[in-house]
Amino acid sequence: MPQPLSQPLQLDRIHCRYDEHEVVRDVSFTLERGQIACLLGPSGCGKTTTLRAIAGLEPLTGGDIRINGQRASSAGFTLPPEQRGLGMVFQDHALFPHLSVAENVGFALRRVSAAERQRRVDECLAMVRLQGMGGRYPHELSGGQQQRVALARALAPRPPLILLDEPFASLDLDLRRQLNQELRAILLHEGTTAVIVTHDQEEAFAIATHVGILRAGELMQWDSPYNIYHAPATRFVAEFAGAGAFLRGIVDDDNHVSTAAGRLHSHRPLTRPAGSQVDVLLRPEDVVPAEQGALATRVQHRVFTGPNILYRLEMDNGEQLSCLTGSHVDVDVGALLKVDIAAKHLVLFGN
Ligand SMILES: Nc1ncnc2c1ncn2[C@@H]1O[C@H](COP(=O)(O)OP(=O)(O)OP(=O)(O)O)[C@@H](O)[C@H]1O
Repeated sequence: MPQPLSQPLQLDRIHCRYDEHEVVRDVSFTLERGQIACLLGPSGCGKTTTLRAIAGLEPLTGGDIRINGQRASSAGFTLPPEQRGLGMVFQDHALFPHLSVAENVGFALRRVSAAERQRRVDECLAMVRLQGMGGRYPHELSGGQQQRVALARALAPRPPLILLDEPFASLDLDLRRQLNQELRAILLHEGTTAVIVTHDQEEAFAIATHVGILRAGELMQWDSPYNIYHAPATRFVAEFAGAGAFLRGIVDDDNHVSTAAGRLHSHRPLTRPAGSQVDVLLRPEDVVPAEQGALATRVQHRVFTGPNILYRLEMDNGEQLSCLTGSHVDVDVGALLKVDIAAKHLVLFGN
């Protein structure tokens, strides 16, 4: 049955293998129009293979992929990439060197009139802030400008779905962050649905409406960036999605857990029975330095990042906490630091 057009992409229990190795297992997710997904996970977990399967570059051994409601891949069937109508920006997706910037951007617009093509090329170049550069050739551009042209080229035909594989990975951090923010703004403005592969958790959180965390070919969690960080479904997701520490505890009642850092309160009711032994996830911003803080800790390690300092703290019983402060709270390794625990809701795992 055709799916509604509001779902540009639907993966239903897809599997991919290279020879004997199944590298994507039972992965399902759906994107509505305008949603931006980031696939995130450790090296070799199957991010690029999943993206290539969506592009039609890898066959499926099970499940199916629908694009705009039409079957695009299933076991034994792969609609060729050029018939999927997708935009793609891959790290190694070079521009055509012998074509000007404008010709590159207009490449997929051969079927429209010259006037309309010119209008859309100008519009796309403005979108990626390369107005007036249409006459240049790729070798006359910086790496960041070349990737902007690749993005403009992919967006020019207004594809329903665009796939990006670490599009700015070769650029330095500042430029990458800036381009990622521009990318998000452009995708939201154009209403383009996107799937982006990245290694970088901060990058994923900053761009995505939805994040998929993969581990060894399996999708561990598909959720908003907020929930991936604050309501991780598994310990793996909790650890992969950001810094933090786990404290041993015992559930007291629906809203309290006793730990060596005190009796912690959760605004959201806890789902485990009283008496359960648990590990409580505390993110670095849940641990707040205070002169009259209830908990005395000792600084074990500190990382200065400019605006912030990330501390690793040790409690009297040897358990550790992470603590993120503004860089004005500047304490040496070995010094005492008093803190309060300010977690609003508690995330618990069985231990
Ligand atoms: N062409 C291939 N032939 C055989 N095995 C492959 C091939 N391409 C990838 N693999 C293997 O499939 C698994 C998934 O690879 P994939 O490139 O999808 O991972 P990834 O999550 O994108 O990794 P990275 O973040 O390092 O790019 C890895 O174990 C990889 O070694």
